[in-house]
Amino acid sequence: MARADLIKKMFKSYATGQHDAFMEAAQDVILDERKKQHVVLANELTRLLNGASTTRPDFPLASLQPVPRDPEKGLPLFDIKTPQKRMEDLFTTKGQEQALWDVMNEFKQWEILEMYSLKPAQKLLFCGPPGCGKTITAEAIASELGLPMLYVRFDGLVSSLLGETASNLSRVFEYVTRGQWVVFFDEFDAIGRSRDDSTEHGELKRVVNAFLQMLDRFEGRSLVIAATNFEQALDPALWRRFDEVFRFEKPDEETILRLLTRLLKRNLKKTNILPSISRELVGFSHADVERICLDAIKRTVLAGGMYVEEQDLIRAVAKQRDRQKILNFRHSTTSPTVDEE
Ligand SMILES: Nc1ncnc2c1ncn2[C@@H]1O[C@H](COP(=O)(O)OP(=O)(O)OP(=O)(O)O)[C@@H](O)[C@H]1O
Repeated sequence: MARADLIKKMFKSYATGQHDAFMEAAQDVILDERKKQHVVLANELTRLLNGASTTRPDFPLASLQPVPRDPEKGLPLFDIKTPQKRMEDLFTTKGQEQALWDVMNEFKQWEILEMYSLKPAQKLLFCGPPGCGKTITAEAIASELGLPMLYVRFDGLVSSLLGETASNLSRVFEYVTRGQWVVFFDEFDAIGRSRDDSTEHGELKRVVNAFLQMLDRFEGRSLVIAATNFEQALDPALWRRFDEVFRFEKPDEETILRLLTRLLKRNLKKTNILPSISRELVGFSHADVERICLDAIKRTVLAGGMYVEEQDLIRAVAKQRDRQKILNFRHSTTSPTVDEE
């Protein structure tokens, strides 16, 4: 087939959401490049296509619309991401995993529920300490549902201009209703902070009210997830708006051991130090444990070694402890304020 025809076929299948036809046309383009001896380009296209096919994208037409920006700062109000993580990448409890699959199954069987005048859980609240998987769980849900992730940026959303934050929120919701997404509001407490908060000023009240109304009126076919590290600061009226609340806890000793084993599986010399290190790391987040492993692996690589030695791991744990002390000190001397967040 001539090149122009191939490109037209690709565009047509993309625009009409025909995933198989799109893949076939894309593979024909790659074959065409190979025939022309454009090996580097053909390999690069194959790599991109394989990356795309594992996440089963839905090709929502709304992604062709430009991302709205904050009129004052010019920053985009959100990022659109192709999710990479899967449920199998998560370390979570059996109960939590089942509850997450229940939500996804409801979502996938929307039409059946609708026949009985029921609706799937569509608004989720994720709470818990930082680094315990709120963001990657949202990402895993998006890839299991085959949906792109719309990651709402608070630096873009919160405006210093009166009334503009609420307008930005409405721009986000307007965009969301034009497609199907997993919409992730990170650091949600930045706008969901209690209206009774003594540090609060009038503008924040307006923003919370606007958000409540938008959540109530939300009609789209997307899954909305809001995440917060400060659930105690959330306005009580907001809690009721969510269909399900998930709490993300720091990993227990057994989970830490499984995390360490997975993260170091190819790099660790045979050792029986992991159970005692796991015991020592109770109280650390998943992200902390990951940082310790990466730190130990980096030291090993830079020292020209093949395997992480016990002392590399012990040193990385000590370094993380020091880091934690600095963070704890910072937290004890600063209390979060609206302006700061
Ligand atoms: N439950 C988990 N299972 C596997 N890896 C995890 C888990 N939680 C965190 N991690 C690792 O830590 C990193 C940070 O996690 P994540 O961004 O999901 O945390 P978070 O709870 O959203 O934190 P924050 O509140 O700071 O945004 C992830 O990229 C992942 O590598």
